[in-house]
Amino acid sequence: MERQGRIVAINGPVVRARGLAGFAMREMVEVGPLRLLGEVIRQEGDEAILQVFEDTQGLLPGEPVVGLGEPLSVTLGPGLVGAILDGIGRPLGALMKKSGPFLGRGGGLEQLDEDRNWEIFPQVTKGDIVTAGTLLATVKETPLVEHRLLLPPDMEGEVLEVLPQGFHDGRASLLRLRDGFGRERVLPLMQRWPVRRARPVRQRLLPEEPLLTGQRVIDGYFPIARGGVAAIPGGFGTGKTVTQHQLAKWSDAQLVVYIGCGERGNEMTQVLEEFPSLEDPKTGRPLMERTILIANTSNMPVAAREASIYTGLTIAEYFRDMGYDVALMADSTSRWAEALREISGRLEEIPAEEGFPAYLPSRLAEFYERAGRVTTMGGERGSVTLIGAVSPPGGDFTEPVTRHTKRFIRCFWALERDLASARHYPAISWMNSYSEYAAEVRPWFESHIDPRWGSVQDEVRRLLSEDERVQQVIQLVGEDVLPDEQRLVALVASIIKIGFLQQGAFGPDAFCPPAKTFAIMELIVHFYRRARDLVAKDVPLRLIREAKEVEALYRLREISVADLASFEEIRLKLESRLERIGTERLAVGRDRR
Ligand SMILES: Nc1ncnc2c1ncn2[C@@H]1O[C@H](COP(=O)(O)OP(=O)(O)OP(=O)(O)O)[C@@H](O)[C@H]1O
Repeated sequence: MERQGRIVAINGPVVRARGLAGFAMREMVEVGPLRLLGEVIRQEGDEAILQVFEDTQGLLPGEPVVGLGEPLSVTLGPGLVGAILDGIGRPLGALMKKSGPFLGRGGGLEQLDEDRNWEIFPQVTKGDIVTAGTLLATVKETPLVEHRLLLPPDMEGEVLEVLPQGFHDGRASLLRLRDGFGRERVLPLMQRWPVRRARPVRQRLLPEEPLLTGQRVIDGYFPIARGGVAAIPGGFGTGKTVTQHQLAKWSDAQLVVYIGCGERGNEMTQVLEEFPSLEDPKTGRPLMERTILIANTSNMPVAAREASIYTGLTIAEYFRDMGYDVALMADSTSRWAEALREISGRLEEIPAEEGFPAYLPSRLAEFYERAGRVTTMGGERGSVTLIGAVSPPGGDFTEPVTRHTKRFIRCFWALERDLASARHYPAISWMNSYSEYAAEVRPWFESHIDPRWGSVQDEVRRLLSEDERVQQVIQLVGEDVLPDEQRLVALVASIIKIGFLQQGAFGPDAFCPPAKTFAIMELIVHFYRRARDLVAKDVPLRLIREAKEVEALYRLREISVADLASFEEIRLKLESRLERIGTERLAVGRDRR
């Protein structure tokens, strides 16, 4: 029998209904004659409060509310990769086909195109014993992604029948099995999973491997681990979106889930236009063949925005379980927190800081906790790396969302207004950012890129922090009164900032492999050490600074990736120039004596 209640009151996305005593907390419902989707978020006896994921305009008291018998869930299966979904996992393409460019409302929950045929390659046969995570079949979903159909976490048993090799549509049943209690169970090709429940894993692993991003300031200075958690906070227009796009394009994750969460429509349009035209740098294929976009712009309903984060996470975990490294970008978590605030306000909850609900920190924690590098139920290695943009109003990093986010992330790439204004991009502050993964991933870089990785990086860090002190003195008394050793620090720091940390997102320098990142760092540090020796022997810094070989250090990043050998050439020229400066100067010194 259909379980049905009636609407009593409507307040924006929040609806009060009666006759819902038998409904479960967080159960999905269809509201009104248009069958708008919603979920139960509070229960008070026979009455319940619902949040509706679609525009509630025109809804009337007395209209029906029907229970769907499951919590908010997303359909998982072939067809996800390359899709553009709304906040609750419905493909926008299909919605547009149904209602035109001005998306209509309602119509219940239709996720993934069930009419599409997929070529299925079964990996088990009749009589096999299968457990959670067992690989059942594969589908070549896109040229870049093999979709692995696994047994869900709550099933096990003996295979009675499996879909034969060949083309099948999304309504097919993949498998029939007999479980431990002798019951027959049927597994559909398309599975469903409640978005607010983390998918189980066998074991969590330490974050020892870096997620290479091709961005020097990240890989070389504030690295992130596979399965790590990072935040990109920054005021208006400081480059959060561009940085997220860079990571989506260039990081060496096999799959990217990009959640445009509450951003302006035109920014999302840019993503929707740009991503399908981008090429995957490794394969030359369209980047969309390994990307899933979730679009929930600022003019879409707030409840769907709140849900979009979980929809994205669940999809990311699903692909992680197949043994993939997945990177999830959320732009921006502040807009998500604002959705929480709006719904909480309509529920008349007692607000905490700046109107945000008291549970803001726990919701942020729940989100970031779902990241990690794991052994999956099927025994594979996979990871979900979470990178959330934060847009603090006025660029104030002490506001609640930034402050609480800092408690749960381990990598903080702070975008600074002054740097962005000076067109120093990416505007990631080298003083206010940090990465707690630097020590954990160092052994990886030392064994895969260069054994000197850590020591060179330490020297760069030391130089930049010493430069901070030198700059304070320069501001007070000017550069002229400083001893040459300190002016050398300022010179090398400026080479590091311009030649190493700056990296344009548009152009040939957009991607920098770690070998080049190291080569640049190392050559600058090498120069510093040689120049320091000369300065210690009273060679004036002026002579060193004016050398064109030193000027060339500012432009190391222009060297093409294919031409890394020319770093050696530059080193030799620099060496011989410094050698000459040294010997000439010492000779002058002797003559004077
Ligand atoms: N790495 C980069 N290379 C070149 N230009 C950049 C880079 N990062 C940012 N920019 C420039 O800064 C502008 C603003 O960046 P972006 O839109 O990412 O800011 P935002 O912080 O996301 O802004 P909003 O607060 O509006 O969402 C870009 O249009 C671009 O011109």
